[in-house]
Amino acid sequence: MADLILDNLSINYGSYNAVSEVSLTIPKGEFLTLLGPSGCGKSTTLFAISGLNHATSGAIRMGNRVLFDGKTKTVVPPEQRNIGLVFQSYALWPHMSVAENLAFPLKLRKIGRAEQDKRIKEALELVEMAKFAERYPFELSGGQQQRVALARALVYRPGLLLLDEPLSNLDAKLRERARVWLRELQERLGVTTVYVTHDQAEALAVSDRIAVMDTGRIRQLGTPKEIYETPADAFVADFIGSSNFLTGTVVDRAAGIANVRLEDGTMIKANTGRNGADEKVVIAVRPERLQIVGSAGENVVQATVQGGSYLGSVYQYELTGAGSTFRVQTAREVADKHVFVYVPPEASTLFAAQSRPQA
Ligand SMILES: Nc1ncnc2c1ncn2[C@@H]1O[C@H](COP(=O)(O)OP(=O)(O)OP(=O)(O)O)[C@@H](O)[C@H]1O
Repeated sequence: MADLILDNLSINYGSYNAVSEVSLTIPKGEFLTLLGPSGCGKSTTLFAISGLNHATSGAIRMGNRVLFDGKTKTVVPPEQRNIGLVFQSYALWPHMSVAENLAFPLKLRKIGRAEQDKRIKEALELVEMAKFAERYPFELSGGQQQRVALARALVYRPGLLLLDEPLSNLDAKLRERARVWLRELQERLGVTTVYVTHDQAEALAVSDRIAVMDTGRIRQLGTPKEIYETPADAFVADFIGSSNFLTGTVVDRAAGIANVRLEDGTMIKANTGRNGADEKVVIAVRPERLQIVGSAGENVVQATVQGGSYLGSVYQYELTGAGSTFRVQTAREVADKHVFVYVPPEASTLFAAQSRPQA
């Protein structure tokens, strides 16, 4: 059953379209991530779901309830939406203890004292913070404050959880641990969750599905694997993980394989793509899929090593060749200046040259 539906949602600030015609159907219990670069409209979408800002047109439905409908001018106020929201800054009230922070939303909902105590205890146990009930926020670490903020969002048992970059104030190690913990908790509770981040590694690690956004629109919606392995366009290919783009022109194509002439005349076979003959294209290929080989051959580009670095688990080299600049990741150190690089057709995807992201 669909738990949350965004139907053709648009949100304008004056004449500026921050979000344009976004449609999403999120089933019960799903962990869906809105992922995209800064300013693409992720938070604006999330805030419209929570009711903290107003959509301009379209509709938002949760289960059978209409939360917003531009046509009928229905707008349910935030406090009646039964949604838990956690921001990047934990926004705990500094003058209240942990328990008082959690009691606040319960008092607002006129829940009796005994029930309040029971729910506060439960919520703090969920986030493993029961010992800290009497502490004040300044007496907690960033990670602990983030857990309390989450407990405060869960304490009134919301039907939907909205998380806006909740881990971004944590250091890298803690952040990795926190996202595993957060996902486990979400699965245990089965609460439908919309998560906002600009961190693609985080999105790949925690999500059931990812909606990749750019300039207010969804570019692609899919599982982490689909988005990583079959990006819908060059923007997604570049934003998720990293991609090289070799520029060329389609010579011919048949049965899903295109022959592409690169700028130095090298012919490369590449996978799929709707582009026809004479069209300018880019071949997107991930740095870890390119292979340094011993000699020239089919689908091999000649390149010159411009620089390299050791990344801990692999070496990464910047190369120029066939009219493009690209990166190769390899387990072995490369000593030669002039190298041959195999471009596996199955790991190469063709996109229209104009869809290539701007540097
Ligand atoms: N109150 C506002 N008035 C005018 N423009 C706004 C307002 N809030 C956001 N915007 C603009 O709307 C666009 C989308 O903003 P939004 O905060 O949704 O982006 P985001 O994808 O969440 O980015 P970030 O990751 O940086 O938070 C941006 O260009 C932003 O400048």
